[in-house]
Amino acid sequence: MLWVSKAAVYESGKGVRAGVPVCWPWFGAVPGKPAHGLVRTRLWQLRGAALDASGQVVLRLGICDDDVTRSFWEHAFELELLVTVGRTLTLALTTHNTGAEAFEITQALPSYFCTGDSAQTTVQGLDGCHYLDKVQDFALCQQSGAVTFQSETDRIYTDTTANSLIVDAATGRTLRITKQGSASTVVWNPWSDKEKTMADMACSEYRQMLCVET
Ligand SMILES: O=P(O)(O)OC[C@H]1O[C@@H](O)[C@H](O)[C@@H](O)[C@@H]1O
Repeated sequence: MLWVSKAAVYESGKGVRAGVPVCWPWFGAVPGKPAHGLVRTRLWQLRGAALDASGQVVLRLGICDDDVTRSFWEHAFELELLVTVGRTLTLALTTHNTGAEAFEITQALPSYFCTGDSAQTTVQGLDGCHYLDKVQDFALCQQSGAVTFQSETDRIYTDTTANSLIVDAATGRTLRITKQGSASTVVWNPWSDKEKTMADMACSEYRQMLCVET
C-alpha cells in the first residue's frame, strides 16, 4: 500500500522518495534551510521493537538534536515515532521539548500511497474544504466534490479534521486515512512535467502514486 519509487536514493543526508517521510519542525520550503525540516534526511535510532498483546508489531524510533540540527534550528528536542503494524498501520509522532525555551513547530507525515492508476483515483472527504493551491501560487480555493488527478496537484486543505478515503478504481481498493491532532491535509501528485524534474522518480511513476499528508 505504501509506495516506493524505483529511483529512490538511500543515502544519509537525502530524503527517500517513499513511505512516510517525517517533515519536522517545519513543513515545506524555508529559505536557506532544508525543505520539509531536519529529520527526514537523517538516520533515526531504533529504540524498541516488540509484539503487542494483539500480535501487532510495534517499533519505537527516535531522534534528538545534534550539531547539524542546531546549525539550522537552535532548539533541543527529542522526537519519537511509534509505528504500529497490524491490520492497520498507525503512526504516532511525539515531540518532547528538552530545552528551557518554548518553540513552535509545523509538521507533516506525507504518506506516499500506491495507486493502480492515479488518473482513475479520487480522494474523498474534502468536499467543501478550503485549500491553498501551491500550483496557483497559494491561491485560496474551495474543493467541490472529490479530488481528482489530471495534472499537477499540490493542495494544502486547511481547517479539516476529516478522514480521507483514497478510492482507486483501477484496483478496486479503498484506503482510509484517519488522523488525530491535525487540522490540515495535503494532497500531492507531481504529474508528468514535474516528475521529469525529479531525479528520484522513475518515468511515469506519477500514475502509480499519490500523497495524502496529515
Ligand atoms: O521533493 P520534496 O522536497 O520531497 O517535496 C515533495 C512534495 O512534498 C509535498 O508535501 C509538497 O506539498 C510538495 O510541494 C512537494 O513538491
